[in-house]
Amino acid sequence: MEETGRERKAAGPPPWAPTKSTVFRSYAAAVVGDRAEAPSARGNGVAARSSNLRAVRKRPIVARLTRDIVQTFEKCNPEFNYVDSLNPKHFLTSPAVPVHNDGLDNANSDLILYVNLELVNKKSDRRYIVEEMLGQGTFGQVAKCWDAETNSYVAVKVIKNQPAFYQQAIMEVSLLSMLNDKFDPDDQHHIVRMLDFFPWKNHLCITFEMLGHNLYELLKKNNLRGLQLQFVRTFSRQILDALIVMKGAGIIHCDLKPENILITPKVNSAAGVKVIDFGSACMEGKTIYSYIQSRYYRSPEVLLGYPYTTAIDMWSFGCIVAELYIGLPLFPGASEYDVLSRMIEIVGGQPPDDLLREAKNTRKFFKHVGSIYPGNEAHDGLCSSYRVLTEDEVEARDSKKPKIGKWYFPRGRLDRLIFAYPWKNLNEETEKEDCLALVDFLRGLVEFDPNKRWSPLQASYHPFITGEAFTGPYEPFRETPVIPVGRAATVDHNPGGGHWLAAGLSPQVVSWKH
Ligand SMILES: Nc1ncnc2c1ncn2[C@@H]1O[C@H](COP(=O)(O)OP(=O)(O)OP(=O)(O)O)[C@@H](O)[C@H]1O
Repeated sequence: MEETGRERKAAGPPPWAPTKSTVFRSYAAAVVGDRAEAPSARGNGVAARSSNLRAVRKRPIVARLTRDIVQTFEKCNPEFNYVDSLNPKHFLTSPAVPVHNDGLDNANSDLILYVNLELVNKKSDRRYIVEEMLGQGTFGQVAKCWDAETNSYVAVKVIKNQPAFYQQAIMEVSLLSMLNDKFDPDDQHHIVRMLDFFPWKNHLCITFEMLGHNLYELLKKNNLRGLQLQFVRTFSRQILDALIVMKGAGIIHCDLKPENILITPKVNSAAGVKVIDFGSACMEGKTIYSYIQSRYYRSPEVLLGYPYTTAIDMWSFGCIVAELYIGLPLFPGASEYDVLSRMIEIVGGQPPDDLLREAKNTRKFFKHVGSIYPGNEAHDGLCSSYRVLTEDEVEARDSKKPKIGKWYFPRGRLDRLIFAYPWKNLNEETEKEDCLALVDFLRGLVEFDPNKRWSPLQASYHPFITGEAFTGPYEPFRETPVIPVGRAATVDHNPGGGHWLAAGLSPQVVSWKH
């Protein structure tokens, strides 16, 4: 996985130019005066859905106007010979220079995608017609495709043609099928649906339901000013719902970030999100990689090289919730040292000594000083034997300055940040109470000690999520160790019920203590 957070996102799709089929279709669209069918600045409307002019299947008027158009041209001019493959290709992949795989792949082992390319599941003969690029990531490319069988759009992830990526993608397929089929068969828990997977020209292709923009794009649209609290609450509740199911299944997502949470098409005009990208996910207790999570969302235990659990997703989740509210990443460190320094400054305290004692990378960031350092004193009253290295100490050791990024908001603690953030005008008492609840909620998520960090189920009963009045610091019930079970699990006690219980799925056996 690359070192950067945002920086690894793909550039947008290349400019469009009309294909031969586009010209035909747009002509038809112009004739019927249907703007929806005409080419847009970004794409060529319905035209790109088919690679074959003989297969017109959309709106009846357009269908009638263009039906048999090729045959009509052939009748008019016996020399007219329409061949799909002669259409100029409109490449979506960048670079589009053929290098590997008999000229099908570029230098990065990405399949060179172009508009109207067909990706075919040979077993079922199901065809997906490429229309536009949705994203280029670490594992490959995601293209918006027309599913000729169901007459609907889908998102197809075309994995790079390299064994390591193939192996990891197989993991994504297996974990997501387990989550979809066993733990969320009725699609109620905000996890993307996988629809199909198949090999194509030495690339594994995975088909997903088509979703909307990701949360980072949503924040950008809002000029990075953050969302209204009601949306922060709704989205947080839904992501938590997904995390409860994942924890119940024993799955660690390992790359939770705003880019991997997508807006769902509106159902009954309600806003919704789903978690995507299980390409870095693994089973709890079977963790292989130590270099995981995108840097801004990386948990302290991963930074420090300590064994990790599903609690790392809760750290990332805390970072996402804060970002949704303030509009900017909470810990946008330019290096791991910068991220850790920001955590210490914003959250207060530092990782507990027993974690620092056992973690592999402690010496990268801390100096052992004996039991004198105030460390967590302000936080939990305990002194620490470890002090975080100063920038000068890191520079002296590494012979280069650690990379330190800009601060985009006033330096200080989390509560100050949430209350003093310039875009928000907190005038109503209820809003202030909501903010108090939000600060308290975040406190349990960006908790340095993974054993004290709230589980998704514990967090789901916080007043910020339930909407109950916030009366003081939340004390979560004590949770028994997770027993991964499927749909038929039981719950000892349900204090008021929760959205996930209402949905009929309780992936954990819990006991309660108030
Ligand atoms: N089901 C979907 N519907 C719509 N867009 C999608 C869908 N799945 C993925 N995308 C888009 O493609 C982008 C990349 O997808 P994904 O994160 O699964 O790929 P990746 O190669 O693992 O990327 P990364 O390296 O950023 O983790 C997403 O941020 C999103 O914008």
